[in-house]
Amino acid sequence: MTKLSVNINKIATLRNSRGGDVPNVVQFARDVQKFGAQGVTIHPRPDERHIRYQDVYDLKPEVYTEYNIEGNPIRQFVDMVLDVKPTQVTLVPDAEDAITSNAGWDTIKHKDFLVDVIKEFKQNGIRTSIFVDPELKQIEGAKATGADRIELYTEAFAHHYGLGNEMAIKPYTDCAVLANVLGLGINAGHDLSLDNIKFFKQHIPDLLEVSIGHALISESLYLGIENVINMYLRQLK
Ligand SMILES: CC(=O)[C@@H](O)[C@H](O)COP(=O)(O)O
Ligand SMILES: NCC(=O)COP(=O)(O)O
Repeated sequence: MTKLSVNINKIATLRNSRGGDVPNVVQFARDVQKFGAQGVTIHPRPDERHIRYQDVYDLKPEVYTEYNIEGNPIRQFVDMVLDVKPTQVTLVPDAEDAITSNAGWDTIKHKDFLVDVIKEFKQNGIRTSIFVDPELKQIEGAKATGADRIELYTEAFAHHYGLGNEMAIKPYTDCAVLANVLGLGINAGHDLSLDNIKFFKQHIPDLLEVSIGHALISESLYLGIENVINMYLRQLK
């Protein structure tokens, strides 16, 4: 079975745009779990433009499914994750000014750093995952860091599959086969959506978890707008 972890960054973006507490991030996390999501993902960034460090603590007692915290393991992030102790930490090498995550780790070049930081998390009972591009050498490199899982960076698949190129799945399938041989668990995320998730799942053996945010929240708006308009119209009669 593949678990669905809902990334709630976008809910925090919306909240922050008005300065109040609507929508409420913690309530949203409670609701997605009530509706069946098997995990909650957040990706606090150093500028706190969406998820704030305080949200990470506020969510902890409310997430009874898998709590996945993603981010670049700068010291402030590492200390917070060690303090909160989520189910899983996903290490993402994003630059401070990146609009969103745009590359996986070079697991060979950064091996020593990753080995140290992963050891620290694992000693504290936190499952570790490394965000990687779908390249065989990066999967082998990920194994050498001691990580429990990889998260396949699916932006390229989503883009090319959206243009009609089904072969865009091939490097992901090849990496998944290798990861399974090496004993690495497989997660995936970035730009997955209702349009591509079924095809992706069918071609990735033993896909453990997908984290989905941007498309899922957008789809919720599209699919929910008719209901809400009608609720307003009823009240305005
Ligand atoms: C790691 C990843 O793939 C990203 O999707 C990320 O978690 C989303 O972050 P933003 O919401 O800041 O774009
Ligand atoms: N790890 C990927 C994630 O959490 C969500 O990415 P996206 O669906 O917002 O692109």
